[in-house]
Amino acid sequence: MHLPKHLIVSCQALENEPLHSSYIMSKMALAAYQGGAKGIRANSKEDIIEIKKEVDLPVIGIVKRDYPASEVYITATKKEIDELIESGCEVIAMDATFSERPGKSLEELVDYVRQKAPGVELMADIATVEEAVNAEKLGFDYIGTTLHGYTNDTKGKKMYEKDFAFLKEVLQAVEKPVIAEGNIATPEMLKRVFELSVYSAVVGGAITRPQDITSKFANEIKDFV
Ligand SMILES: CC(=O)N[C@H](C=O)[C@@H](O)[C@H](O)[C@H](O)COP(=O)(O)O
Repeated sequence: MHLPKHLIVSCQALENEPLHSSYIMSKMALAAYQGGAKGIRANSKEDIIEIKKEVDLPVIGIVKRDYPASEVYITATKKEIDELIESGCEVIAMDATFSERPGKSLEELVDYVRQKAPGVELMADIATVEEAVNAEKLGFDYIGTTLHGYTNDTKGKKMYEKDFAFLKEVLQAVEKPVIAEGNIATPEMLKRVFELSVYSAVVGGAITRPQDITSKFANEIKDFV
């Protein structure tokens, strides 16, 4: 298995974000490494290549790209998979929800990776328990809760609600390693998901999106100023 049982830090800044830059993401990955992260999640071939020059950690790669008329934007088609194979990432994550896809089916995409890059592992970004079970059947290596709260079916939900009730359901429903991802905002929340026996966890914005971190501080004092 490429990913250790540990903290994985997501280092992502899209075009509309202040830190959008492969160089900055590579330094963000270095900071995560120095802080104790044992894996990185990153978006785009360019960012992954830069990150791999800076840190020797396994990378979960994604390519976020919008397709009109499809809700799917995380590694949606073969084109994004090809870019990720070229990037040298150890794990490819893709949307594994039941949302309508812009190109090949999920099953076909899994087969495509298995044929073209047998050494690369696959992570399923799911939003519901049914999608987790389906992803396990399709042969994904890891099941991630990444998209819970971000699909039409689950909009507004948070993985941590009711002491991580959704995460607990996923853990009961599948045998493959579960990666908790999405809205882990504090070290205490990270500890809690490990108490619940996740295999690993991805923390993103709470570590690598300074604009979001700043707004949390600013919100706390809005009644005083
Ligand atoms: C829904 C979606 O597009 N999630 C993306 C997936 O790669 C990233 O924008 C998140 O930062 C990542 O999942 C980590 O989550 P958080 O930043 O909440 O710790």
